Amino acid sequence: MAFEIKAKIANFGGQLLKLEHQSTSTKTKMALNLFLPPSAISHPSTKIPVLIYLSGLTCTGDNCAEKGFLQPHAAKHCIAVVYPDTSPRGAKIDGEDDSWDFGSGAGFYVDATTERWRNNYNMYTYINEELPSELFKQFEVLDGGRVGITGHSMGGHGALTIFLKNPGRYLSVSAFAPMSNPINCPWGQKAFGGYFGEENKEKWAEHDATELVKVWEKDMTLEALIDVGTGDNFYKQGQLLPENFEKAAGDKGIQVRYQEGYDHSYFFISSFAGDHVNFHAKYLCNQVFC
Ligand SMILES: N[C@@H](CCC(=O)N[C@@H](CSC=O)C(=O)NCC(=O)O)C(=O)O
Repeated sequence: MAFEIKAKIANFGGQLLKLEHQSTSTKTKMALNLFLPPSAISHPSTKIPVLIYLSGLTCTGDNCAEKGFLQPHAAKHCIAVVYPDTSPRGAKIDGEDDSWDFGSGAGFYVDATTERWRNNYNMYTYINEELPSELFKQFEVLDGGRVGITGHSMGGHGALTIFLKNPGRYLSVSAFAPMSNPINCPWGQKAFGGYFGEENKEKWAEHDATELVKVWEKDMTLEALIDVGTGDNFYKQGQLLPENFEKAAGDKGIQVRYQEGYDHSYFFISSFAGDHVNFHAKYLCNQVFC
């Protein structure tokens, strides 16, 4: 359904819109942020590309909008940035608020199949279908044909899997410290066991970036920028497993950079935000307009 604009905040010469709408995928109200670069305000009839940023565990659309610092770079390239929430909220499901790594704040960008979660936990359909379709309908300045996707940690898993499952739909993909092989890490095993069932391993593999990259069509380029901090405790604990993804990708064009001493926080994300937005701009921006 249509978005209600709750606030318009001046930001890097453009505006950060705080939006809310009723979702048919999650059957809950969903909040998000949309950054419109200066050109969207001064030239509203010139369409601009869109970068979707998927956040990690415990986040809302606010974390990255407030401290990821993608906006100054997006403003420079005339790119809009969408910051969705990470799960439905207040779905009244027994146990939804019991853990920080499952349920509220941890939708994992999948459509759940288990009885308890499947009515509301449809974040894959929400991010991949409903949200863009509603945004492009209401905000005509957004170019639905030029969309890139990125994310952090659980959101990095979301960005990689959504890109890999929809060849050609997204023009670019990158990730900050992505959970790269969820079927083999504790966070992913807990989430997929809950959302798909312990026995449904085929479904698990359908949402695992390392499994998906193995079957990526060899004749399609797969350029992706991935950054991981060597001081990241979740990396050290084996929650991210970027090496597995890199190995499975072989020579398909993935660029994984190991950043010395960086942790998992938004200090890491903001340090490399410019590189990621510049990377997406190569695929999204038509220099005639920007
Ligand atoms: N509450 C947890 C830490 C949770 C955490 O670090 N979340 C990360 C994403 S982790 C992977 O998806 C995050 O982005 N947090 C928000 C922030 O603003 O930093 C704990 O206590 O360990």
